[in-house]
Amino acid sequence: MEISFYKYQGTGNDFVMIDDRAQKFDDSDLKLVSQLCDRKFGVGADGLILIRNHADYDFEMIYFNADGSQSMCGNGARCAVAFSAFLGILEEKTSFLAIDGAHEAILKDGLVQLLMGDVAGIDEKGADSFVNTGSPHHIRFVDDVQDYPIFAEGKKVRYDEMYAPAGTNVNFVEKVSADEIFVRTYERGVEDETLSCGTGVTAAAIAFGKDLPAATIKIQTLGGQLSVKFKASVNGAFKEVWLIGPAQQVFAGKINL
Ligand SMILES: N[C@@H](CCC[C@H](N)C(=O)O)C(=O)O
Repeated sequence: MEISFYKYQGTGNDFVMIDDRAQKFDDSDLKLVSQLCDRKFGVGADGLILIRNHADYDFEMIYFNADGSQSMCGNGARCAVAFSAFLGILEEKTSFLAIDGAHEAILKDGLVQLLMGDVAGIDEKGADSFVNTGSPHHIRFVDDVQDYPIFAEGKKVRYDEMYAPAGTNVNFVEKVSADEIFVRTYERGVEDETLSCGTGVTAAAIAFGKDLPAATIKIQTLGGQLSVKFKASVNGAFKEVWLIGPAQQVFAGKINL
């Protein structure tokens, strides 16, 4: 069997993209997902995304982490929007379905603006905090994020019993200025630091700007620049949360199985 695929990246978070509108990909074959994401034995990626038809939306995004587990992926969703535009499914605006519900997106000036789900609130975890942005995110503010032991500390929190059994993603955040942060993320399902995490930077921006009347936060990641906009919280909850950044096609190929 031969499968055509495309490789996309959004600020260095990279994905195998498959146009599965004909629904030929066996989405229960998690071994195949992790083999395709393997950087030595497969294409290599942080995750794999299937684009499928949906009766009520422009498309449905089925997202898998590199290990075959599933959750919401912000950077993956931005790449899925760019890929769906490339496939001719949409032009400038879209609404699509993901594992956490419906999303809207706008393609403008080479950037994908993605409307995230509403965020219920921020939970205090000692000196740290926890925010669910469609995927679970532990947030820790640190002084020198460039030199912080992301892998070791991230793994410790990811497997901490307070998050068992599902685990969490872990974000380390440094304040750069009044409206800018630097974020590095240990991702569950990849089990390593990725160059950027969309749901992670969204969670970090909310934790950083939670007391502002309305915020646009600039975010530096190892893979590039993102921004997050949101309205002031009402009763601790955040609505109209937008994740904005680039999404690019890197190459196309065929997989022989
Ligand atoms: N890279 C993603 C997050 C993917 C899901 C995460 N690893 C999890 O399992 O919760 C993003 O850009 O949001």
